[in-house]
Amino acid sequence: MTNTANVAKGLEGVLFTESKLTFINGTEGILTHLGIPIQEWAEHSTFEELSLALLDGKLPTAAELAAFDAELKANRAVPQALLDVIAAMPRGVHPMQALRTAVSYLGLLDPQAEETSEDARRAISIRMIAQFSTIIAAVNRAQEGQDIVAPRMDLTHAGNFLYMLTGKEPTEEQARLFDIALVLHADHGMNASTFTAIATASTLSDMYSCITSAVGALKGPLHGGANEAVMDMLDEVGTPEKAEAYISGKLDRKEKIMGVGHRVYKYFDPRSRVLRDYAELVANKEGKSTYYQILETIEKTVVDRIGSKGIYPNVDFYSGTVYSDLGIRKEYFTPIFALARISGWCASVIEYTRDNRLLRPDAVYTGERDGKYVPLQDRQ
Ligand SMILES: CC(=O)SCCNC(=O)CCNC(=O)[C@H](O)C(C)(C)COP(=O)(O)OP(=O)(O)OC[C@H]1O[C@@H](n2cnc3c(N)ncnc32)[C@H](O)[C@@H]1OP(=O)(O)O
Ligand SMILES: O=C([O-])CC(=O)C(=O)O
Repeated sequence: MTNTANVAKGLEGVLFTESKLTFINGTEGILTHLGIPIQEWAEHSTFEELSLALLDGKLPTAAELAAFDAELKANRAVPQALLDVIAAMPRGVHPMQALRTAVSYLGLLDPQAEETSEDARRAISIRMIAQFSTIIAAVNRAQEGQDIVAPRMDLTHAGNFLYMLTGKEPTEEQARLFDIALVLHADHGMNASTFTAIATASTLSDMYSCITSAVGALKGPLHGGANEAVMDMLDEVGTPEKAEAYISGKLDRKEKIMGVGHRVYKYFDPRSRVLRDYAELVANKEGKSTYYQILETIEKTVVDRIGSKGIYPNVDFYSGTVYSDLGIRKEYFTPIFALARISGWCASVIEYTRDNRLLRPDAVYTGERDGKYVPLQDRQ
């Protein structure tokens, strides 16, 4: 007889490390980085500042931030050999597959790749934070059969990404809106992809291996891939009038609704509130998009029907409509999540490896105990 009563399925509630970076209170919908509420980061800060704050575990001085910004800019360009690989990727691949391959390849080109001291991990982190943007934009351009756009040094991280992605300089308002989205996604405690990065790091593996595995974990539709899946759902619903019946039908059939529910939040994810406010701002200026109207109805139907179970919109619910308003295709929504989360992954790996211990959980064995090896020719 085996006892599975003590199995923490999905590692729910398991505390495996200490961290000073991010705090989440899932019942009240509170998220802070370094003790500062996410709403304040979104309103006052930038992706560059939050990235440095996460790496250093403190708010930077103006001089530190200026130096970090200059370092990011100096590292924006990626080696031509990587651009050649991106250009040679088969057409029609998912950009998350392309990103995973590109990060891994970038490691082949970095002479420091195998170094695992804290200084080396930090230097590689800064390069990756800078270069994710260039890689993702280059993948988009190459996949669209367009020329790859070189980075500009006079634009912010967010503004430069939109410029490299589209070939057009964004307005200040667009760049700032995108910057806020990056801030909202930069870190989130021990989520599946950060945990994956840390699990890889715990073997004392290198930064490129950690981040390559994290990209793979983020890709799935139960995690970062949900933002694209939400857009698929909106396309399937089609019109706002059909939304309520569509969701009710799914819930009756016990199917999951994408962009709602969360392992930790049992109330509104605060990031989804900030994103909804921005989506509403755009809607008030330019008229409500069909996507936004469908989301409003889905949110109401979900909260009415399963809110009592703790199912509310998560960060992936409204992000896609914000990106879509910026003219970004849905396949790039999850890569954009990675573009932001790279900071959280790197900061978490650095924090964990300061006091490293190999991550190695266990399983309750429920298989055969007295197995006999039967020769191949004697098996039925
Ligand atoms: C950035 C991020 O990663 S945020 C999360 C992004 N993922 C999604 O949006 C995908 C949709 N959501 C989900 O699949 C889940 O809510 C997860 C994976 C995020 C969390 O899952 P878990 O913590 O394992 O919750 P679990 O799957 O055990 O669900 C608990 C209950 O809520 C229900 N539930 C959870 N999520 C949903 C959902 N999206 N739609 C409908 N019901 C749901 C489950 O059916 C289950 O009901 P039951 O107790 O009656 O069987
Ligand atoms: O924390 C999680 O499990 C998922 C999430 O919201 C994130 O990674 O941003």
